[in-house]
Amino acid sequence: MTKLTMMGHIKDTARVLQRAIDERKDYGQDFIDFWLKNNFKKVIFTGSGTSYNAMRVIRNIFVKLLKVEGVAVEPTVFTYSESINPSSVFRNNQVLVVGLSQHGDSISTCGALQHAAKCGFSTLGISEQLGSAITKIADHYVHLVCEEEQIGPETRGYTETLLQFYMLAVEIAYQSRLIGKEKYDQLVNDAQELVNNFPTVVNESVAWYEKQQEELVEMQKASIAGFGYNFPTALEARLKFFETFGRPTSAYEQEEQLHGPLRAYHDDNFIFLIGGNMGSEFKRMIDIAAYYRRAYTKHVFVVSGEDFETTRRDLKLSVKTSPLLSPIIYVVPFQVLSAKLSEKVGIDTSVSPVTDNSISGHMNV
Ligand SMILES: N[C@@H]1[C@@H](O)[C@H](O)[C@@H](COP(=O)(O)O)O[C@@H]1O
Repeated sequence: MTKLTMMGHIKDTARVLQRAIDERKDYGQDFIDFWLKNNFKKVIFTGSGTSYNAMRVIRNIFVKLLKVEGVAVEPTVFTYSESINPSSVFRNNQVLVVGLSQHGDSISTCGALQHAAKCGFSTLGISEQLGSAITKIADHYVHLVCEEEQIGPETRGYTETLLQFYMLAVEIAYQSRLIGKEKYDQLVNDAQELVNNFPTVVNESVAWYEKQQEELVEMQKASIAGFGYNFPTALEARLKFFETFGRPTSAYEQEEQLHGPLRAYHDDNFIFLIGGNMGSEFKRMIDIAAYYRRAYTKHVFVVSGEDFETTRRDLKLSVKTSPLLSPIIYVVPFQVLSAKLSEKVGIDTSVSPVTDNSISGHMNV
């Protein structure tokens, strides 16, 4: 079997997104039953790298749809520094700790679940790898249907995980009567429409890259800003730029970028702004984009499916989705940039540049 390239994984994503919808009763019913049997009031979401960014998105989905307290935290901070239930508002059995590790062996995430179990909390492990360490540590387990990725930088797995847990949250919301049939149907339809539109998002992202290639390939440092549900998208985009194209990149919540970092920005900075969903933050983004162009650099790129007046550098997607699902589409242009720019300058994203593995974040290196 030929190994998929990074671009190959991105293009293959719609197929596993469809699995997330179609197979939700297979991968999900145990977890749904487990959730319905318990009365969770607080959920801690943890994971490392791409999985941490995924957990931040999923935290937002669960809080919104399931009306629980939710905290996303880095696993090692959780293990060594975090107080899980400081005011004792919750009973131990009302707290669930969720750990996501696509490969199932991140030392940090496995350690966090071991710590959570020792403290007497329920644990849920999520992984693509059956039989991996995390599946043995956690008392409940959800198998990801993203299928094993054949290169290090995760793309298909990230995107699929988001949709898989959206589907689970929708099912739980419906089965626990938090939402009625009409809302349930609408949320499921939103997901199906997103999957149908996904290839368009990939194609338009590729076309955008090709149009800007000459300029983008000169990028030496970048910053990415997002707001609301797409702040985690900015974090994931930053990670992708680092682990592939290898150019220093910062990621900020849009408003936070105005508080300090600008002093280090010059006309060679490339600034990407994610216009996730319409509202006051979106309007603010339009003003901020014009300001950056005026005061700092011409290299300002807005990415959005909403209506706005575009410059030749912007990506105006012809499709959009609900705010809750929007992180699934807005990460795509950055995955595409990471893959295409690397390809262009001769970086093989299937080979890790790290040669000294004497310290690693994974157990199986
Ligand atoms: N470079 C990779 C990241 O891309 C990945 O996100 C992280 C977590 O992996 P996992 O989800 O398997 O725990 O591990 C590595 O550090």
